[in-house]
Amino acid sequence: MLTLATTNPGEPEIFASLQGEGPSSGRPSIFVRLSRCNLACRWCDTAYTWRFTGDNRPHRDEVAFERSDNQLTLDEGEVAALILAHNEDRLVITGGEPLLQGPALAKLVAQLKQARPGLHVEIETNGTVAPHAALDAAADQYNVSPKLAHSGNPAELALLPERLEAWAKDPRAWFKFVVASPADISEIADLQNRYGIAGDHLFVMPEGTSSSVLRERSRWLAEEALAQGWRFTDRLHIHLYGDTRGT
Ligand SMILES: Nc1nc2[nH]cc(C(=O)O)c2c(=O)[nH]1
Ligand code: SF4
Ligand SMILES: [Mg+2]
Repeated sequence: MLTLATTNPGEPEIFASLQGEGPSSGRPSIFVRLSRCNLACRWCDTAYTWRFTGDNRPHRDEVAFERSDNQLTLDEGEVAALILAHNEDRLVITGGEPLLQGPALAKLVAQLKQARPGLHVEIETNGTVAPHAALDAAADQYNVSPKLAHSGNPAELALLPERLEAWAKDPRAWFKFVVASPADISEIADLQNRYGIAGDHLFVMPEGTSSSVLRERSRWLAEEALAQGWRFTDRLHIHLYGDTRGT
């Protein structure tokens, strides 16, 4: 069984869109958004996957979501059928933190690859959870987004040395750091040095859920990326669709 996020009560968040972030930016893809997260970022733009009524961990919007309206449990076969109803040859598995549901995802991806052998599977992760072995064997790409101090998560939860070492060695893994202020740059540079992350595999992305904030932060962040030899990614879907579910 898989626990998915919803677009509207009772409707699973499975949709086609352009990948908006990172190395596959601009590619037509099918998205599936899983519910639940092991972290709690203050600026999380998908707090409806974890900040359910009674969860008082700090979030800038101070919103609480009704679990019954925002979570949906389906079996792997049902999810596979909904995904295969779309014709794109790329799948992005996101959340929440999708790797919390590793065994069920392994089943899902096995069914999908059997039905559509060329399907490219990329997984968005906060980088704290080791992928289930069978899922790892089938995954084509990881977009790993370790959370910095400004996320509000303690480093002991968000930056796990053993995990970061493993991702840095995996050629399928691309790092994507969310940046809110120039003060975040030195923290990224320290992580890059400590774990030997190649600049070619290191993206910085402005934090923001509106075009105006992204534009303003992009100006100085692009300069920093150039100075550090890092890659820059915008958030294409925010410019196209705003901060909406199912896009
Ligand atoms: N279009 C689009 N691209 C995305 N890339 C990563 C996303 C995410 O929420 O993880 C995302 C998303 O929500 N929409
Ligand atoms: S790790 Fe991702 S899904 Fe989890 S709280 Fe942070 S931004 Fe949200
Ligand atoms: Mg998103």
